[in-house]
Amino acid sequence: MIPAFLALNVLDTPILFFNEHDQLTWANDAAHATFSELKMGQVWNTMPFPDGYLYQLHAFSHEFTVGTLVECIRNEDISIRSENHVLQARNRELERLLDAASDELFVTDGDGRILLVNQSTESFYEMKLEDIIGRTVFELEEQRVFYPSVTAMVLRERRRQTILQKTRDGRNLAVTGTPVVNDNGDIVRVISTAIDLHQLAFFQPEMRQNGNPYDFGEAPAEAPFDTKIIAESQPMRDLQRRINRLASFDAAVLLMGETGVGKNVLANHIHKISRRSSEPFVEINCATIPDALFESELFGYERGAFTGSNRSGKPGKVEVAHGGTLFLDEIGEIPLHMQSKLLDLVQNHTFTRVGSVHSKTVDVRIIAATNRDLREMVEKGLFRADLYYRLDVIKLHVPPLRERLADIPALSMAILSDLAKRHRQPPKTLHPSTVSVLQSYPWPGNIRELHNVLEQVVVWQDAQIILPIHLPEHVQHHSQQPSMDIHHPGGDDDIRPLEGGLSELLNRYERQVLQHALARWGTTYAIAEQLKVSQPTVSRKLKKHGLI
Ligand SMILES: Nc1ncnc2c1ncn2[C@@H]1O[C@H](COP(=O)(O)OP(=O)(O)OP(=O)(O)O)[C@@H](O)[C@H]1O
Repeated sequence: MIPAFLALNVLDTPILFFNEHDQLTWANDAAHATFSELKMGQVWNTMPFPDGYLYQLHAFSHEFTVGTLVECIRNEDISIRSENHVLQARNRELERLLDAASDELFVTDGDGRILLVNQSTESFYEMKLEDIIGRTVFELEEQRVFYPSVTAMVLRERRRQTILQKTRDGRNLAVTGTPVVNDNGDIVRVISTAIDLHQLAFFQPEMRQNGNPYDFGEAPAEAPFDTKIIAESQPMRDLQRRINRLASFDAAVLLMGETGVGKNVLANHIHKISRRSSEPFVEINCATIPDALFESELFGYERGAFTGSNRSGKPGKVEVAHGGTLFLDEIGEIPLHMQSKLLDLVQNHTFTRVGSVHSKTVDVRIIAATNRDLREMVEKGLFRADLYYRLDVIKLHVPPLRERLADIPALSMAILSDLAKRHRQPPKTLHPSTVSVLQSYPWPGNIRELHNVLEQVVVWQDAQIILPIHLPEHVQHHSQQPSMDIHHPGGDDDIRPLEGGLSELLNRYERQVLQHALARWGTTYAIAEQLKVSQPTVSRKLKKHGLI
């Protein structure tokens, strides 16, 4: 018989071969074992095919051999086979979908060992898939295939993380890692996705339209991330949900929150997602307009309304905002005498230009913002109660940054990429330990302060990866991170080391130093840099002390 057929002997499934005259000419070992009385030459329709099988026929033609292969599948195997087929088809479909994605997808187990990656990963890290699967993220991080590892960070922090990551060939990736836990709460998988920021820059026009936070194009000075709100934390997600819901309504909105939390950015965002988005968004900062000019700034003036005024008159901000949104920032600072006029506008959508006797109607949506307690101002007689209740239809409290720690990595990442663009430098990356330091600082100035701190780092520090020591001192020192002030072994609080002599003392001291260094700087490369020894030395000593 032809040798190719012999391979069929390894199968458990009985296989019979009938030639072009329908005569049995070959059977595999499983067929001989299953059907005891097989007679070669027997014609197909005289064969006693037993019950309990499904006979599947395959036309066969190879060189001079033509005929039919009969596969005898036991009935009980059929359902398993069909389930397998379905599963295999699903797997293939899933693999095709994953490979079709241009973003990287990376799955590890709870020890950081890589289980699955999609095709894009090859080009992201310039490595063959087979060289990636089975390795740990710690090894790849150490070899600087990418740095830092988001998976390592997720395993350490036990929650979703977003960071800027650098690859060996200098790419900048925005990476998000998400933990998957089992019923006991153990992390069993970490799923990471990465986007190449350069590719995003390429798609910049579409991103602008669709509101992408990683926009690399020219951005307005004060609101770089104006179209998408970073909302990784629960309080911000809740706020975002409410904002999305109210966007389609025209009701007045009052944004309350500490200074620098992003009220301005949110007001802009509400406008952008509302039906008024193609109309003007006009902002008035009530704290910066002198009292005397308030009315004319807001409502405009008629021709010859006052000496030196424009002869043809001038429309105020309210008129300019017609059809769009009027944003009254720092509404708590509005002078009392203006509040009644504002009430007309909020209540009836009417206003009167300075020097005119005719009121005009305007179609604007009003968003107001303040960091003051308006209710208390009402009680003290500093703010009109009727205006307060008119503005207070939909009140949104914007949480301070210290209550939305989960936003800090993504915010920092977005701010760093924006700063890089402005200062024409490659974006810097935050080391995981720096993220922890940033998350333990109370941020009295909120996002504005975070922005300032990161800008100082970008301007003053050359390092590409921002370590805690690169942060301004007051931020570093406030942190709860372990410090490098090592307890002196053998001090008053430690009497045991004397038993082991000097070498034991030094050994313990070395372990303490390395333990703190690991907690603070996270990788052997960073520790080596800080402790001024080689990276292999750090690696060896960490192993010796059982720290890695
Ligand atoms: N979601 C965000 N993503 C990125 N940057 C943000 C975000 N929210 C605010 N910022 C930045 O933080 C800074 C302060 O934001 P914003 O001016 O909106 O705060 P605010 O609450 O209006 O402050 P104030 O009460 O002092 O006017 C700005 O530089 C802004 O670009």
